[in-house]
Amino acid sequence: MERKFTPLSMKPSPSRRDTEKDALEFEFLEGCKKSGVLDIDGLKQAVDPNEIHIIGLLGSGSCGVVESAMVKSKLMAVKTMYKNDNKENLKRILRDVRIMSLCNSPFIVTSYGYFMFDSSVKICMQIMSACCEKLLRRIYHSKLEFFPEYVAGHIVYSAISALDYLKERHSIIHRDIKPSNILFDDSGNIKLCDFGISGFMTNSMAHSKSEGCPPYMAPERLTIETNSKYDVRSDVWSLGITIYQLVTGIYPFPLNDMEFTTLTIIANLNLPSPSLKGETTRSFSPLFIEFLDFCLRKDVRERPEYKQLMKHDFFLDYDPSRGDFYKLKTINGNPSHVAEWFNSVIARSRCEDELKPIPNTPCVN
Ligand SMILES: Nc1ncnc2c1ncn2[C@@H]1O[C@H](COP(=O)(O)OP(=O)(O)OP(=O)(O)O)[C@@H](O)[C@H]1O
Repeated sequence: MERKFTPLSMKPSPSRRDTEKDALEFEFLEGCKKSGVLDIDGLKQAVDPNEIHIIGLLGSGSCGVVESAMVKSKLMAVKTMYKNDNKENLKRILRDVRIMSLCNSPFIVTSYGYFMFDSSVKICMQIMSACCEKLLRRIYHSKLEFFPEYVAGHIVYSAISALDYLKERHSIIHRDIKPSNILFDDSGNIKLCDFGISGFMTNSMAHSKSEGCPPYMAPERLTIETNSKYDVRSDVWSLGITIYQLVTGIYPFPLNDMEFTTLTIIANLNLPSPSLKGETTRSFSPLFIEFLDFCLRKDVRERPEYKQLMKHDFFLDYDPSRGDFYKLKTINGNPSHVAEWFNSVIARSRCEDELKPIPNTPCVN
């Protein structure tokens, strides 16, 4: 008896292929074509991996380690991420590489290029001096005063400028704003890093529910149904929580062993938002208090987008094109230059202190 012909597409496949994983593997192979070509100070050059001379550890995260290194006589930060069989791991690595390569903003860490190997990827980037998380720990353990308002103002200006750039130029939402992803350099520049869980938006909306650091996630991201959408205002909330923590030294929600309880308190719209209004230990300007209250509106429909925040007088006060506030203004007779503040904290606090945790603060790395 003749066997019935089955077209190829109808034949059962020996093992069902994961098309998304195939696409990621393809993207990885495509990315390999530009592996090892670094753009250092405007000069594109092929670099051998043996020319990466590691100096020391700068930090580590869930995805890998960041080390200082000398490459072709240039000091840089090299982030090594290890590849495994997990699809989410590969997605995260490729997103970080792709977004860092796309970005060109003074408020985002510059990428010089990357290396792709079978089991790891290295991103070479501009080296910064410390992240806000490390500064917080040093300040706490050395009993110094927490971030002054004018430093917070400069962070707000830099972070919102970076986030607005990502949205307007590339339709990207960061999704992981927290103290460890905001970096300082010795000159007082403040830049965002870590795009591993950033997302490309469709019609200014993002989907994926599971990604991000829960203690900094906006209420709408903690409550959404599978497949429902959110927008950049969720990053406005995360920035608000970060700034609150930097200036008070305290994460604003009770943290206990049960993360679930903390997240329920954040997500409950009937419970009040954190506010600097009730802060008794330090005084803040009414403009700053109002700005932070806007960022921390629990109901996303009442929370402003970047363009609205960029019109607020607190934001405008830190716009260098409108008078270079942070360089010129003095507070109590002292120049409020961010670099001076940053360098004085580093000089007055101990490096080992940045390794010790702070009580009641989310441990995010
Ligand atoms: N360009 C840089 N210069 C100096 N230090 C850096 C740089 N990039 C990252 N770091 C340090 O390394 C730490 C970890 O980096 P990063 O957040 O990119 O890693 P990750 O594995 O993606 O982390 P996470 O688990 O927070 O998502 C940062 O918090 C910071 O302290």
